[in-house]
Amino acid sequence: MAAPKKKLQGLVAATITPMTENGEINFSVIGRYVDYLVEEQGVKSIFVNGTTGEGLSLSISERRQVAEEWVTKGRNKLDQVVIHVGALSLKESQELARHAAEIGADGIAAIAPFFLKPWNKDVLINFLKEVAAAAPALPFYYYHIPALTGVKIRAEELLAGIQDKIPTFQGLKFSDTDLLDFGQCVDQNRQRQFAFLFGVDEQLLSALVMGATGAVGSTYNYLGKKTNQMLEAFEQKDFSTALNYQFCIQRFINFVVKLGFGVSQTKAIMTLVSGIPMGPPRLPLQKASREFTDNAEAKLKSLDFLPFTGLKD
Ligand SMILES: CC(=O)N[C@@H]([C@@H](O)[C@H](O)[C@H](O)CO)[C@@H](O)CC(=O)C(=O)O
Repeated sequence: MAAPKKKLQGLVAATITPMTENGEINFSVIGRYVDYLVEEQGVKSIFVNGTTGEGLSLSISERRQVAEEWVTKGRNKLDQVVIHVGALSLKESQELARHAAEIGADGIAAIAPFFLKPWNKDVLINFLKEVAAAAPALPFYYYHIPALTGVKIRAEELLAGIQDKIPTFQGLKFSDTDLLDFGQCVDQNRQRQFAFLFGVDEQLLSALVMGATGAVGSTYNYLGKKTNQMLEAFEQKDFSTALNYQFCIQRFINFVVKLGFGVSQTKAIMTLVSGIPMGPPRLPLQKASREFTDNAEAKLKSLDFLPFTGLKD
């Protein structure tokens, strides 16, 4: 079994893939991005080429280059770099998994294939097993995101006896609001050896109560510091302070969700807050509107989430 260097815990930023206005990947800002996460947001682990990173919209060659750049720039600065290697083609997933191992990533994750879909948990496990086996020395995480993959197999079902089939299985990235399913995953893991990383940032506090060991999300790119304060309050059993932080974070997410929120808007917000240009998303996504960015900026300021004014200029 692959021994994790260290259990993946705390906040993990689902990284954005920065792009130029021409739609090419902007590798030149990744070093700055790493420093920003560590120094300004207190976030030291990352999840690369996932949903926020538009991993499925990149070519295999681009995914390899992006992974390599994050590993290189994160060396001696980041705790863990997990690479999402999920793809529709098993061969491509395996190639990405092997590559992640070669470049020294700390773990790999995969979503369920979502065009020709696995129809039950055994079929899904067979697929994931082959992906994981391509990087036998790396911890493997299943990325459960049923709303986007359309694969509704409950995570709790999948987990039963999974390490017998996938010896490198190390945990779950759970991007769904079904806390019954999530709770039952934690409950059946009596030896507490797995990482349970929650992926719905606006509901993280509920998942912590349910036993989440960490969280992977898009908002930790720019609300990492605030969310870390919530984690600290939770850790100290100061639940009312933790709840205040969660409500504050929810006020922002609720506001942007009503305006229309996704990867494009995440890129715009991160550009605004960090001052690092994230560029437009790749088609079929469309760049966030100016109106969205102005409204988001006003909200961030009103919530005191934007300490430095004038960054945008
Ligand atoms: C559907 C989606 O993009 N969910 C985000 C959340 O962080 C989400 O942006 C946040 O909870 C706001 O709704 C993450 O779960 C995705 C993620 O971790 C990834 O980029 O791989």
